[in-house]
Amino acid sequence: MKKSLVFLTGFMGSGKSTIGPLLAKQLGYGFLDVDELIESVEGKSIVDIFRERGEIYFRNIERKILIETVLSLSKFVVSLGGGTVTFADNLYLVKGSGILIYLKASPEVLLQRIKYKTDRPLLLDPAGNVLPENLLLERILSLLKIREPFYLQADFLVSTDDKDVDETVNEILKKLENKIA
Ligand SMILES: Nc1ncnc2c1ncn2[C@@H]1O[C@H](COP(=O)(O)OP(=O)(O)OP(=O)(O)O)[C@@H](O)[C@H]1O
Ligand SMILES: O=C(O)C1=C[C@@H](O)[C@@H](O)[C@H](O)C1
Ligand SMILES: [Mg+2]
Repeated sequence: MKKSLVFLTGFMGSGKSTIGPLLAKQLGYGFLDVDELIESVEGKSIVDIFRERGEIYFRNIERKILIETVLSLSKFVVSLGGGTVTFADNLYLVKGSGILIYLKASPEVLLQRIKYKTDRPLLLDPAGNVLPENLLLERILSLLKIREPFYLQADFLVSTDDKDVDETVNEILKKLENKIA
C-alpha cells in the first residue's frame, strides 16, 4: 500500500532538518521537525530540556509527540530526532505509519559537520562545552555502534557523504517514486 508520510532518520548532523523541508517542497507535502516541535511545546531549547530535566524526560516528550501528533499526519515529511527510533517501540510505530529513510554519513563526515555546534546535548561535556575533536569522534563512534542497527531498519538509506544537499534530495525523490501517495 502507498503511504503518505515520509520520515527521515539518522545520526546528529546527517541532514534530517536540512533535507526535510526541501524534500517536502518537492513532494508538495507539509513539513514537521520533531525537535523544533518539542522546543516550541516546552518553550525551551533542547539543550536546556536535557540540562534541566534529563534525557528520559526528553524521550518521553518526544514519544508523546510522536504518538499524539506525528503518526496521524498525512502528506508530510517528518524530520525525526537522531535518537527517536532508538527509544521504546518508536521504530515500530514509525515504520507502521510511513516510509522511513536513513540519511547515512560516515563518522568522519559527521565530525566535520558537527564539531563546532553547541546545540546537541549528547555531544557536549558535562559542563556543556563542545568536546575536543578526538573525544567527539569517540562519542560519535560509540553512539553509532548502538544506533546503526536501528537506523538500518529503514525502508532505504541514502549516503550523503559525497553529495551536496540537492543531490541528496534528488536521490531520495528517485527512490520514493511509486512508493508514496
Ligand atoms: N548531502 C548533505 N545532506 C544533508 N546535509 C548536508 C549535506 N552536505 C552537507 N550537509 C550539512 O550538514 C549539516 C546537517 O545538519 P542538520 O541540522 O540538518 O542535521 P540533523 O540530522 O537534523 O541533526 P540533529 O539530529 O542534531 O537534529 C547541515 O549544516 C548541512 O548543510
Ligand atoms: O541523537 C540524539 O539523541 C538527539 C538528536 C537531536 O535530533 C535531538 O533530538 C537531541 O539533541 C538528541
Ligand atoms: Mg535536526
